[in-house]
Amino acid sequence: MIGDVLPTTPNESPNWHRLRHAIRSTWPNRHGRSSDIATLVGCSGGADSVALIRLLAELWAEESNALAPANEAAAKPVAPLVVAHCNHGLRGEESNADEAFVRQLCEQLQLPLVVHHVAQPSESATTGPPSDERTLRGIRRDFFERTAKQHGCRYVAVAHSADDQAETMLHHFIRGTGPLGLAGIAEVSELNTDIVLRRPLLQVRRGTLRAGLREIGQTWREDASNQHTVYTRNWIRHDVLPLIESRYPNAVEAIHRAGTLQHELNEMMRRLAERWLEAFTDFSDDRWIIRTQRLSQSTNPERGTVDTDTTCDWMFERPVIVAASQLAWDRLGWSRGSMTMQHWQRLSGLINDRSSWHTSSGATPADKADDGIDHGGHFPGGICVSIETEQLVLRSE
Ligand SMILES: Nc1ncnc2c1ncn2[C@@H]1O[C@H](COP(=O)(O)OP(=O)(O)OP(=O)(O)O)[C@@H](O)[C@H]1O
Repeated sequence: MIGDVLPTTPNESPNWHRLRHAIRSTWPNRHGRSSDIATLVGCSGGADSVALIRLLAELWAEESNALAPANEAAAKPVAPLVVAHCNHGLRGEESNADEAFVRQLCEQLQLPLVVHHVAQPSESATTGPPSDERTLRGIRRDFFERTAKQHGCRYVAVAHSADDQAETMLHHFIRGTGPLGLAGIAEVSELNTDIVLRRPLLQVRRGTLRAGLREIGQTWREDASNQHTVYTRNWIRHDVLPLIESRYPNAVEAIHRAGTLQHELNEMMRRLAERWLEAFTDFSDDRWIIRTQRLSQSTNPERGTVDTDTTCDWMFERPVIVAASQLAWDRLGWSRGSMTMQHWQRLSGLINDRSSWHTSSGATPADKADDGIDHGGHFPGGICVSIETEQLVLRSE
């Protein structure tokens, strides 16, 4: 049973009511019910995730109340709504106070809470606890995945907002990124094959979340380190975006729209890349084999172009080959971390190099990058390319 939440009217709390509407329209609704899929919600104690657990708790409470009186025997009870808090222990007492805050909120809402204390290094350790954002996110992700599995949760919900989306996309943009990075954060993605990660507040502005919380008298925790503009992400949040918005007031929405369109293009590219893999390649143990004979059969030797009777010329376009290579890397569990766009493009050039398709077995492809150096078919992460009879073979060294 979920704790009572104070009812308010739209006049008293217009922002909160807008948020309730937003969550109802984005959260999946099957046969008129949203609360029948067990869900884990990540809550740091910050405004966005406090708003998310309050909103989901209200949704669950409403549906639970609506079901109870009519036909108790037939009514299917609401599924568990579980809160997860990760105490990274990076800010000493502040971190413990965040945990205590989330604990108290969960008690008030009568929601079960699972807390993970990240192991701190021993006194003799020479390095401190991991503190870079990427590592912390990885720790939370593993914790969410584990806990969702333990509690039979099919969904994990986190509270990224439209502002997070715009900040992330701008960050990717200025740091350098490919099509995936330009799409920003996905509203729905897979945490693993059984668990779906949802971000139901991705269309909502951070200001609206805070205004809504103030209207219902709900407090939250402020992380003081979010104010330090020495970190690029905070600098974008506090200096860059406000400056952009002073001239383009709808910039956040516009960036969001661009991300959605890019996401659609990426989906299309993924489907083409899968077809490419299926048509021309095989996987064997830890090797990726590109059947150059099949590639060559798909071209018309007289014209030196793709034979559109048997295939389509999109199959030889660089973005398709790059996307297919990235999928192949994922399938083989090879790290994409050090592969830059230049590396992917160089690989695509090697695959598309018709002169190598008929070279005798055992050769190493001539592989000149923009730097003019022959890299001998070597790629970061110890991946190398060799030519064998009518095939290019990539393997981990
Ligand atoms: N320590 C944590 N424990 C549990 N969930 C977390 C934690 N940190 C972040 N999350 C989840 O991941 C989402 C995005 O992380 P981010 O670092 O942007 O959050 P945040 O800055 O702490 O903001 P907020 O809690 O206000 O959403 C959060 O909204 C929350 O749902």
